[in-house]
Amino acid sequence: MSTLLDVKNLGISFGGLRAVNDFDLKIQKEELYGLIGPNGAGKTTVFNLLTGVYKPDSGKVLLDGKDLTGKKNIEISKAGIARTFQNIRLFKELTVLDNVKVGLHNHHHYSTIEGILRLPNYRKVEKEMNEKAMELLKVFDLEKFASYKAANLPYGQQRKLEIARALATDPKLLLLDEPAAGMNPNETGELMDMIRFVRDEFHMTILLIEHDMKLVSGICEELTVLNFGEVLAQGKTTDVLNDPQVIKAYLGE
Ligand SMILES: Nc1ncnc2c1ncn2[C@@H]1O[C@H](COP(=O)(O)OP(=O)(O)OP(=O)(O)O)[C@@H](O)[C@H]1O
Repeated sequence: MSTLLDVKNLGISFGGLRAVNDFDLKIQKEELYGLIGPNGAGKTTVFNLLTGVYKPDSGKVLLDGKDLTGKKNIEISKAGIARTFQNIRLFKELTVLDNVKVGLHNHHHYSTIEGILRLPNYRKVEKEMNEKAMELLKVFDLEKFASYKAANLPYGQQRKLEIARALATDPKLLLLDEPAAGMNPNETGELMDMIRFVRDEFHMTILLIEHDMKLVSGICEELTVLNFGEVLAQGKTTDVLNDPQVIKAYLGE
């Protein structure tokens, strides 16, 4: 096993509030890792720090040994971190297929002139992108909805589409922010199978924020618990979930 994500001493304050403090995290390649904790503990802020939405005021973020600390969102995306959001952020007026193609644009290029004039390189790249996007949709059982407007998909399918779009950027690390939010138990069960499938088939490393403890205990191999912006516990899932401090601060709520 080798380390993919290495975060040391990460921190940020908003005015007088220390939202994340002295945060350390190591994730191995192809690991399924969970970040849990009470509301307002700082979990989404950690994602925002890892993806360049916020600049940390202390600490370091290394991805595969590359220093991404303080880099812009677009540079971090190119370096290989992709994410989904707590509140789904799809291009609702675009088709399901086009939503995935937006993700693919990170890697496929044609010039503006080639695009406007529909030159051969544009047509070749478009064809490749359509094929790749359809392959990704198949993985998520969404190919039959390819021509639907994203807004017309049921909620659970929209969440899947967000994951497909994030994967289209060909990331090394996939961050999922509450992927099971708003799902019923059946949908959550399917989602768990799908996350495992993505890890196994794409050899993906996944860090997820989740409140659904069935999902967390069912698929995460390691956990970090945040509380008031600080790491309360870290380690193997069963050890962390049996830690009396974690039960008191979070699970016993
Ligand atoms: N841009 C910001 N400006 C000011 N305060 C912020 C900002 N972003 C986050 N915070 C504060 O930082 C703290 C951590 O918020 P964060 O959203 O990271 O928590 P969370 O653990 O993701 O919570 P939840 O489980 O409810 O999503 C909260 O007190 C929040 O109000």
